[in-house]
Amino acid sequence: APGGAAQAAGGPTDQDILKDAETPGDILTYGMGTQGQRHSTLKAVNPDTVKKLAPVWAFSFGGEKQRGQESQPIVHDGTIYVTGSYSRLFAIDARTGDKKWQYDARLPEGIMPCCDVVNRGAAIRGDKIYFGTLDARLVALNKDTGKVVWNKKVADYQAGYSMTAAPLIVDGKIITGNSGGEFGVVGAVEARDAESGELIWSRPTVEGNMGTLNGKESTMTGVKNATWTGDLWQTGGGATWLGGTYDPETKSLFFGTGNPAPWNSHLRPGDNLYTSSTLAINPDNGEIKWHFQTTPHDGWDFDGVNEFISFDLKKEGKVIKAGAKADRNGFFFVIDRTNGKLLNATPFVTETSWAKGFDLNTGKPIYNEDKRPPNPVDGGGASAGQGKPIFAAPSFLGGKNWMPMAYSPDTELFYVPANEWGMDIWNEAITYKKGAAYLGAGFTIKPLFEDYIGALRAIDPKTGKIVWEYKNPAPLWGGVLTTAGNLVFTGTPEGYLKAFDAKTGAELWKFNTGSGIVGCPVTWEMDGEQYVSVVSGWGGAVPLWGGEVAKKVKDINQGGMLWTFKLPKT
Ligand SMILES: O=C(O)c1cc(C(=O)O)c2c(n1)C(=O)C(=O)c1cc(C(=O)O)[nH]c1-2
Repeated sequence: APGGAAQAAGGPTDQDILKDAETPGDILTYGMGTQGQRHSTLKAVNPDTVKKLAPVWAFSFGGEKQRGQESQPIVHDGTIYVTGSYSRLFAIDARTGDKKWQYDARLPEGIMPCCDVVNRGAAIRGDKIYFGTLDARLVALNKDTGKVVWNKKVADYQAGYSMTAAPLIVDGKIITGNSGGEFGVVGAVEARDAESGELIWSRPTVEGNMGTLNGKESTMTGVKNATWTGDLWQTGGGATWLGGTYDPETKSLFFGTGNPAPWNSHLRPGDNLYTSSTLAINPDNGEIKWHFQTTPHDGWDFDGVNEFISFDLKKEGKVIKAGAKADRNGFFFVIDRTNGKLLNATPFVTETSWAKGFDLNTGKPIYNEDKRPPNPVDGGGASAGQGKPIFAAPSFLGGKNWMPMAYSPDTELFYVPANEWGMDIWNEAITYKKGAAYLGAGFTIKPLFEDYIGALRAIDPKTGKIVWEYKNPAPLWGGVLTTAGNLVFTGTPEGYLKAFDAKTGAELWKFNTGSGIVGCPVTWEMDGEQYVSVVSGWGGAVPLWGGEVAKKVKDINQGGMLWTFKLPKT
């Protein structure tokens, strides 16, 4: 591996990881391929056969504390590796559902995840399996025994740092994002040697902070004070809490960055680079190649971490190396992934009150300035020190939150799990205090419609048009999978794993898993048969922060099960 760790022993190699999307016998990466398309070439389960899809086994995570299960399973050589709430990792026999081993991180009392005690998945290379923990550590375990190989502190959990994202492995480096944007941390992307865990480079996401390479200062991120005033860059947020994708064709890592801190935008004039953006990063040295800011001077917690999926955009007889992102701010972006130029931005939810659209020449939003939550110094709030509340849509939980969309190169459509909601939001004064919430805002989320909040939407990236949609009563909070068998799978808080016709959106199959699904379904092949797995276990941000929506989902029971399905043998 060029400049990377020693060759992987006794397990997936760097080359296997890069080819993950083409090898349906295993799932080695979060995103089912480093580009993150979540597309499988398998076809045995298809619109003709899916009605017979049936469970073969289910595995319980156990424990007294269940909470949100947002994990995507990793599958290698007859073993499934899946993470659970409270920083747990399970190795399970893929044929029988028997437990091989379990690792429970010993978490300190003071962890501060903002939005439930979730984890989104592990990474595998060689004889090791890796995951990030809620006390901001990165752990490498022997994949066969579950024994700790190394366990590194990434950041200070007492300052509000945590880790919920799945790591990404590229050329012997394990690359991670961080969480903590609601506590005024500084977002970062970091690369470590996958064998030793030693830090190779670090790239802070907030302008003015210094990067490192091989133990020395490398370059500053941006230009100090260009888009931030005073010392605010030291507590500016921009957490990379969803991790990233990697495109081998342009040799770029793509990481989204979260909201600037605090939420009250009047306290931090300027664009606040590089928060609420997508960054293209050189995996060798951590240098930023380009950035695209989806919400400059974010005042709504629109964040910007949403996954950036590389794909070939076939338009007017040309093939453009593009990438797409369905942003929390309600716009679906198509960007030239070689240079960061905006190609198209179209709304994928019914209301985007904050902006009329995007200027394709400048790449900037056209704001509706009266829809920015007002400055509290002008008064007008319910009590002294509060700003005037306004109604804005989408809500801060977004037109889409963390749950990843999927892209099918067969239908050339993206499948986006969207939500229709708005919020009353107002600003307040706030000063930074280590380890305390740093928002300066108050809010109540409200549904926009009586009959549904969630909407799975098939979007044509050539036009931004919605080709079909499926409406769901509760907000959608699980990832999406698509297959060459012309299917789209996703789960619902009501507990169903559902399959849809990828071309028409017709609902073809559903199965109730007993708790809400907020995980990412996967499919793979073993012994000549196609399997589908998904984690079930309600939780995440909606029951904690959902305002009036939380009432609608309060009767959903928690859980923690890995379900596995296949077609019966004929
Ligand atoms: O700024 C951050 O560091 C950060 C981290 C996380 C997280 O790590 O899960 C979430 C958010 N922000 C966030 O804004 C958000 O809406 C959210 C939802 C969820 C979830 O798992 O349901 N996590 C997070």
